[in-house]
Amino acid sequence: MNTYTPVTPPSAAITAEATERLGGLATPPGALGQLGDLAVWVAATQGVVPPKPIDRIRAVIFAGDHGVSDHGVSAFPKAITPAMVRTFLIGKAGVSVLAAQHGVSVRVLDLGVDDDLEGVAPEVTAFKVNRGSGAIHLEDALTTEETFQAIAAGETIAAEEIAAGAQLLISGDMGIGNTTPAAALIAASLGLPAMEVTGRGTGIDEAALVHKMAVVQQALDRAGERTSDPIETLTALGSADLAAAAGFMAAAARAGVPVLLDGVISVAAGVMADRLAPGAAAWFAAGHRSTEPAQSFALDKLGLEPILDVGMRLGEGSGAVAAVPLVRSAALLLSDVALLADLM
Ligand SMILES: O=C(O)c1ccc[n+]([C@@H]2O[C@H](COP(=O)([O-])O)[C@@H](O)[C@H]2O)c1
Ligand SMILES: Cc1cc2nc[nH]c2cc1C
Repeated sequence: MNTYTPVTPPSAAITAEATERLGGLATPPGALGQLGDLAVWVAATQGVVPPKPIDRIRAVIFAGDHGVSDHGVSAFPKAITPAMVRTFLIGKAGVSVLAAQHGVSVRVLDLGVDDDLEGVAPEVTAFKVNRGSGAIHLEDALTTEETFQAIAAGETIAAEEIAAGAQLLISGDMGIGNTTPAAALIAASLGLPAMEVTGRGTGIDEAALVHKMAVVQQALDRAGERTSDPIETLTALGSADLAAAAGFMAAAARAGVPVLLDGVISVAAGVMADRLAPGAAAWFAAGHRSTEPAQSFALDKLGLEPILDVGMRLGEGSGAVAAVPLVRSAALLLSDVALLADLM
């Protein structure tokens, strides 16, 4: 596996050409704001100016359970995880509604749900690694073998989605308790204390938040120096679903396929992908700003400005899918707006 091998960035020549075209559009310079930057990024990832319309967008939801959810860190019980997987399958979750509206395909995969979902839809469990990852403040989330297995699963899933024609990928998540490992992965990778990164997840109260901060800090202290290595970080503090999402994004970047990030779980996986495949973040854009503080710290670290900032904290890939119309608009503006020089 070629983890740690640097990723080839999107073409600098195309970036320059797209930037020049943007500057020549029949708009005042800078008038498209962030949509202009997004348009240049789309063109660069496609390797063509003007960019093509983005027709085929595919979202993958990485589902899994987390031992830490039995330790007072979430407002909900872990039985919600398989219940929501079933809801994705019938197209009735928040992300399902947005994805149907915007023509995005959604695939849900059980990497580590503590339930027998095989009977529901065998394709959902094809990449299953475990039935819940370890309670990270007390034990490792995974064995090293499971970490490699989950990353390889993510790489295979990315290859399948790309073979199916994906022009843009979205990494979503489902798993009660998963904002705890996400915060821990970001804190460990950025060198931040639990107090700064930990958020309220599904909506815990002040007392539970103080407890959750202690749990995240205990996990960071337990992992110690091991967090200098990304595989060790995922083994100690991650989960099957987070490791798979990281492998998925690293593989997308290596294949030159852009990824639209979602909330704190998706962005934590993005941070790990950028450690496994240095430079991968150049292939990422941020769909939205989550209310979780860890996500904002991580976006800053990756150099990404979120497209939307509307207070969402649903996960599932929903914030990324909600940003899809603006990504499409950005590409269309750069391709279809007249050039000022042609008007005079
Ligand atoms: O995407 C986010 O930033 C986000 C923020 C808070 C909660 N979530 C979702 O809520 C679940 C995790 O919250 P929690 O409180 O159980 O850790 C999980 O299923 C996530 O998809 C997601
Ligand atoms: C109902 C519900 C839906 C979710 N979707 C993602 N995380 C979730 C958590 C809960 C509790």
